[in-house]
Amino acid sequence: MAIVPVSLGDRSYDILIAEGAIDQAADHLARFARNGRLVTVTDENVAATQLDRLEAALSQAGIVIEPVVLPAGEGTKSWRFLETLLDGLLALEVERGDHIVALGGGVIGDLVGFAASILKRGCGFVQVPTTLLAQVDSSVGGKTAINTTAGKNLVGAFYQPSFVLIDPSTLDTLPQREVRAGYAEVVKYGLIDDPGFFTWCEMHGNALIAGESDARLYAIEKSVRAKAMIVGDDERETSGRRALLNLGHTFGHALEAETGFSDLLLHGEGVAAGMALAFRFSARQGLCDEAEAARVTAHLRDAGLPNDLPSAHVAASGATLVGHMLHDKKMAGGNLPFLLARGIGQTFLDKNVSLKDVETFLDEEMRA
Ligand SMILES: NC(=O)c1ccc[n+]([C@@H]2O[C@H](COP(=O)([O-])OP(=O)(O)OC[C@H]3O[C@@H](n4cnc5c(N)ncnc54)[C@H](O)[C@@H]3O)[C@@H](O)[C@H]2O)c1
Ligand SMILES: O=C(O)C(=O)C[C@@H](O)[C@H](O)[C@H](O)COP(=O)(O)O
Ligand SMILES: [Zn+2]
Repeated sequence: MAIVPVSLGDRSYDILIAEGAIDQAADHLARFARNGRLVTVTDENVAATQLDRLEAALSQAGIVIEPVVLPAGEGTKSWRFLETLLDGLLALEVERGDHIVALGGGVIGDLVGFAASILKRGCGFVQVPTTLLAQVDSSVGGKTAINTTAGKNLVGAFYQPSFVLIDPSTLDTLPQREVRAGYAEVVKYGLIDDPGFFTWCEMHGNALIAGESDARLYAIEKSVRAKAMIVGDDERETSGRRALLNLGHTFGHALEAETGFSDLLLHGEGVAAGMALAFRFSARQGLCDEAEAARVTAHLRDAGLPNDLPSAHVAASGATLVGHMLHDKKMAGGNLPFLLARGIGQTFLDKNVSLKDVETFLDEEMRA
């Protein structure tokens, strides 16, 4: 078992990582129950595969779950389901001092976190992530949001959970495509500032994706520790340090927007293609060796992830994709900084990128 602290003064919390932890949930979550109940928000797929486990574990402590079950998929991170959720929580008479449990992937975590931030001006919430992506990334750090027609995560709040319970065994029911998508955010930590971890990914990534438990546990803990450290340094993305976690996301979010936030391209898949594009663009700008960019592309391809526009199911002009990017939350004074790289493990925030160069590069990628 590992406990990773996120150090944020009075908003500090622990992340517990242990195989089978969900079956011991009473030990970890009883303190968040009121009058023997825990309101738990999940989606239809997670309700079918993991909710029973949590219910059985909590019943050992006499705690009953009040479930709120939403449709699965990115479309649930929307105004419509935010309203549905808030109405459901109000009907259940959730109080400001209560904690809501978010049981699911990043969609449920982001939505529940945002709902918690505004319900009665802020109630508590706990993350019980059940996708690889949520266990290595979205359950940590308090970025909460919904999508709007203008783009990805455009309405939200920084709002930290009170506790995160990670049980890697919940991934046993996760479809392979979702595991691969989550793996993209694992690789991201190596590409940001840990070349040794990228090499580990090259050697053990396929074992992790296949569900090999040592590899899975190692990658989850390594990722969580990396993210907790960055969030502790720069909770609200003001110093530039947290922006490193956005590697591949400016390109990736544009690809997600172009594919309509649909099942055609999952978030992690968009990030994979986005990271490959960011490295190739860095090489094109003379910042990074072509060989480094090729190594990143090859690893993502070997892991079965999109790594260019066609494999991300995108056929659009550079101008169209740059148009999506103009909604990026990193925009400052009309300028869009990009996460670029001098090599593997050498990501940096470049504030001097010409959008015309990005457009030309994407047009060339489209023709390649
Ligand atoms: N807040 C952050 O810091 C942050 C970080 C990364 C990504 N995100 C967001 O997270 C979202 C993507 O999250 P995701 O990839 O977890 O997607 P998701 O929440 O849609 O889950 C993926 C799919 O897996 C199913 N599922 C979840 N757990 C399961 C399980 N154990 N067994 C069987 N099925 C299961 C879900 O029902 C869904 O169909 C995106 O909206 C992205 O923007 C947020
Ligand atoms: O936690 C962060 O910070 C991240 O950037 C993690 C990303 O993986 C995640 O997708 C995040 O939601 C993107 O942030 P956004 O500010 O671009 O919406
Ligand atoms: Zn992401």
